Amino acid sequence: MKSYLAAAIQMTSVPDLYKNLAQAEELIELAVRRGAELVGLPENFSFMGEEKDKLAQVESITRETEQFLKKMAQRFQVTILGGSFPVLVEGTGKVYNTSTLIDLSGLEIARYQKVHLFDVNVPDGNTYRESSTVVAGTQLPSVYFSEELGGIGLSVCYDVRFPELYRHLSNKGADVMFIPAAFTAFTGKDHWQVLLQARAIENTCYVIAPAQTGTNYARRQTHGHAVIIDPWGVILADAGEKPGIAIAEINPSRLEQVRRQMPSLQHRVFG
Ligand SMILES: O=C(O)CNC(=O)[C@H](CS)NC(=O)CCC(=O)C(=O)O
Repeated sequence: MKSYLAAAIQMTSVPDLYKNLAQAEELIELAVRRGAELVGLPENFSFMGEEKDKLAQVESITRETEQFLKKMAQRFQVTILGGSFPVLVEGTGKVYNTSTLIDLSGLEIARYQKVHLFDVNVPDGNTYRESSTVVAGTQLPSVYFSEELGGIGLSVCYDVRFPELYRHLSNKGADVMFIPAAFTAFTGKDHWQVLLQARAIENTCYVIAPAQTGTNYARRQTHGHAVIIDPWGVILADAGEKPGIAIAEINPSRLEQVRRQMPSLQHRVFG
């Protein structure tokens, strides 16, 4: 593993596929121009909208998003996480909330289907029933090992509240954990940063958390603050509240140093 720059993209995705892909392209280009070799896009980066609108267009969303990710990776010679996008599950009328990692040659090297679905009545009066259109994945995410970028683990948004998933990733050798999100503004203000820092600290791993921000559609407000966090829990970069990028160095000697200073992974008793 070498030292390199990673970027977490922050955007306001709306109910318009091509508009979102254009916004994503601009931000990927910005990240690459600043030297990023690993770039992450947020949850549902290619389409945020009413569930019925998403389902009505799902086949074109999936096709165009997969093509787009391959094209970007090849054109900019960068490894890209397609934070998440919907993929139809045959015979159910529902989708998997899917995250994919694409390498420089445009090849898909990892795929994860979101396991924990956000079925929550948020105290601000908004109700989320992700399971009404999404089928829960049943497989723990795998870790992809890159000679240059290290062990990369996948997850999505609400997963961040389930530390056992990240313990699994760290048991499998993850150095860097992706947590792309569309966190609600209401839960985000109190929970987002704390949860992300906890996952980084307890697993002594880098966390890359691309995010949705602002008003996506109707009453859907997302929290923003795409961040990159180091294995000590320090926030290295924060994209704030506007569309943009958080960019920071992923450094194997820092990783080693923190794991030496705080060897908690070696003191695990219950797994
Ligand atoms: O709605 C869309 O279009 C995109 N998908 C999402 O926003 C997903 C599922 S509804 N959001 C979350 O998981 C938020 C979790 C969260 O906010 C928390 O854990 O507090």
